[in-house]
Amino acid sequence: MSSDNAQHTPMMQQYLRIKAEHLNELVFYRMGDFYELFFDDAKKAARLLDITLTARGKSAGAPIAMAGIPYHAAENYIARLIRHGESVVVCEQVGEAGAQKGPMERQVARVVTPGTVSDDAFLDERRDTLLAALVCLNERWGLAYLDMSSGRFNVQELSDIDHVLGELARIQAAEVLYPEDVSWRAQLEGQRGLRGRLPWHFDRDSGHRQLCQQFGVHDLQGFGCEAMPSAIAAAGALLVYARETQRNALPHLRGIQVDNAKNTLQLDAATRRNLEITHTLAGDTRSTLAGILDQTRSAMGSRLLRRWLHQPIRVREILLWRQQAIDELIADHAWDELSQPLADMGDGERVLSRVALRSARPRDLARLRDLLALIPDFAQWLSIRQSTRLQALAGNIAPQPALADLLQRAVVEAPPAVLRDGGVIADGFDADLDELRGLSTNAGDYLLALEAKEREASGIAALKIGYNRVSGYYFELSRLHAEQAPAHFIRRQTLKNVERYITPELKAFEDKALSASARALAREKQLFEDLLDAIIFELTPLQALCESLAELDALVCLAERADTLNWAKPTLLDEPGITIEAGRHPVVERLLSEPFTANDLRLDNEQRMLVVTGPNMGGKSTYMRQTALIVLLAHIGSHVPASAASIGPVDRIFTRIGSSDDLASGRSTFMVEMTEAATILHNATPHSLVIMDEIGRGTSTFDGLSLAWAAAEYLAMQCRSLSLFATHYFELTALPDLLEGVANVHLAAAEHDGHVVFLHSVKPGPASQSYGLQVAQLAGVPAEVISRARERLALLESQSVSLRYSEPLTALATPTASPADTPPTAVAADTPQRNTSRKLSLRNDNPQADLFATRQPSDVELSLRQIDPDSLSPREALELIYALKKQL
Ligand SMILES: Nc1ncnc2c1ncn2[C@@H]1O[C@H](COP(=O)(O)OP(=O)(O)OP(=O)(O)O)[C@@H](O)[C@H]1O
Repeated sequence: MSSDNAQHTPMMQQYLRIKAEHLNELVFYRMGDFYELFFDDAKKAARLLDITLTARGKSAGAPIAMAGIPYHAAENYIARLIRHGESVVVCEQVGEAGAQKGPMERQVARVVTPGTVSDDAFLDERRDTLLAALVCLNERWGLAYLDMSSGRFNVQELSDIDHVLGELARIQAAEVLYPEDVSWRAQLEGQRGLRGRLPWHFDRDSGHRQLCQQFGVHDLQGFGCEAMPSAIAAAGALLVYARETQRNALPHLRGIQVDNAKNTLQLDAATRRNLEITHTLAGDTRSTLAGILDQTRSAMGSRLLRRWLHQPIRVREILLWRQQAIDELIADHAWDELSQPLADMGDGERVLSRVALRSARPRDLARLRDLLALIPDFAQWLSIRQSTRLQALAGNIAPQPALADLLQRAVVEAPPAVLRDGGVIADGFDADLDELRGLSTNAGDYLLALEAKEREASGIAALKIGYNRVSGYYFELSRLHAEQAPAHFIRRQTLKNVERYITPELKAFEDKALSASARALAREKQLFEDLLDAIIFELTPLQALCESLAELDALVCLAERADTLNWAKPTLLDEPGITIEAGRHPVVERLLSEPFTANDLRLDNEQRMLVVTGPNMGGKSTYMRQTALIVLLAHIGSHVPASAASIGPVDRIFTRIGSSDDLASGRSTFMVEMTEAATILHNATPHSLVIMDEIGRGTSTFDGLSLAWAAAEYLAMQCRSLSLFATHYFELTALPDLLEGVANVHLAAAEHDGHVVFLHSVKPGPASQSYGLQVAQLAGVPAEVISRARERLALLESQSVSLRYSEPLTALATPTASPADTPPTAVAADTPQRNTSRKLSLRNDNPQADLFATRQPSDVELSLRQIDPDSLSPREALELIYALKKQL
């Protein structure tokens, strides 16, 4: 398109002026009954919406690409574009046609963006839709995020990009604003809804001003973020954008909350994915923790529960309050009584935000009315509760008699979807409205009387009154009777068989009736606005009411789940450690048709790391993930799938599970695996729960084995984290003999008629066999391939045994143990025949393998160990060096 405006038609010039202000949005430009999109917008919309792209006319010598959308179907198309992450600017005609020279005046009526929508049609009912802003000032990251449909506004400062990415993965914002000139943009690759903004939008001082103005305060001290420049800069940029898109006051944004990482159990992005909290790795939502747990009855309860799951907390007091509330709700199935009222209460939170943004529809008011009508029953029920948290909720779930009564009287039982045609305000609410309505509805009686009067006077029985939109009211006579028309009848229209007339009396009535209905509509709109004002006046207590109802719903849901699924209340300990009796995987358990085998687990300072071995498909991943999920559930205050559990403080859960290529960022499987491992090794603390599944698998055997070994050693001895380390490298089962605090467990399996049978039970000690070929057979690998593999295996085993070794693996890896006194615990109890030769053959193929066999200290090392350097004279030291050198 040409940039020289003068070459374009006046209408195109107007369009281009508006478009220049909205380069990143799709401009819907109203022309009669259509919204038109032009140029690149048209091409993009045609592609995304599968609508026809046309080229009509020319502007500045070039054809104009164009795509049109009928105005009455626009909402549907806008919703689809928003789901694609696009933003839409709706531009309406505001002038009268022909009122001025040149094109009709047009103005931007609204801006719809994925992160700021509040209309139900664009929102996912059970998910928060968030707008985020990110900035980095002086090496501190500031992250702000806002839920426009509830007014929740949060900020935090973070020290590194890994944390930032973890938080972005948690909040899953629909749009993320960032200063467009930054070099770190590339690190956000893969994040949806990225939107570059002018750098000065992220100025700390103007951000501070904007925030203070919004909340009506002098400084941000009261919110605890006065001394957080990066957070303020991000929040300020976010607020400017929110105002720009809403084109309205945002009265429901009343404050900002600081997220404190110390209070929450940290989950990095990979862990959130791996634990399949709300989405499986394949993208499904049903077979997830949330899928099993979420039996909330309201959408706002569901959204809160998901927030809890993604942000588990470490504050003991809050967890204990929730536990106590759940206990009370479980007693006598109290949760059951609340199920129905909770289901009936609707999504008050979102209704309130639309009221605040003045975009509420008639049915929103009816929903709020119905919600308020339920409150007295909730309040009564809560008034006799004992637990601290339920009592606190009772404080907010208080009836609002005045507002409830107002809405009850004002709004008809089932209002229409839109206010446009009226019929929203109930009869009897407003005397003026009743009178105006009376004039138009009483029209029927009046007209019947007038018709009867004229019939009688003229003596024409067939005389009748009719109405149409073009001519208004008229008397109608057939052609036959036209000649007898009374003198005061004025002819208005002649049709084929009839003549139509008006009379001064009919005309006067028409003027009054028609203007009455227009005035009634205007009055109704005014009353609707007044109702919005009345609700906005009570916004703060109403928001608190809805928040508390959502929490009640979430707690009732956790109580129901605990009761129905037979979960146990975890004991929260002060000492680090995790003990689980008969733990189950909440999701796998529900999906299986056969019974799930429950397993125990103990991790504490004496037994910090479990090396988990066992055949493929044996249940290693399930066992490890269930441990993480149980810890996570305990940190939202929930009961857990186990017969008992005691859980000490946990600061982070780390997982390194499975292997997936991160094609979006161009990193290979191995690279992803190592990046995740690096994050863990750098950050894990003695309070962290670490789950490592088959680390090192993505590279050559020796490299992989070495890395796995070193990582396990580092985790156990340096990080001293509570760790589960699953591996197919049997060499690692020697670790417990070398390092304190490490133990072996394995998933039991047995062989039956040449087939492997998985027992799924966790036993002490290492696994005995990998059953790799049997599992491959189960998976349907052709018999020919399996039998050839058997031959190769036999060959490898015989070669390695006869040519190289005759002693068992444990002897090699355990410096103090001779082949004869290999500890019996190292051999699986259920399968005493330890098949180690295949692994042994690896050892001598390559010098790297000696890595694991040279743990025995040399004579030189032993001598050095006995020396006290401080007690040696320089001469003695020199002699010692000569002596040591001789020993080499
Ligand atoms: N405790 C259990 N009780 C019953 N079935 C189980 C149990 N644990 C796992 N399973 C079943 O075994 C299947 C495989 O489990 P899992 O993926 O945990 O094995 P794995 O040892 O990690 O396998 P691989 O080494 O191949 O990754 C699960 O999908 C489930 O069907």
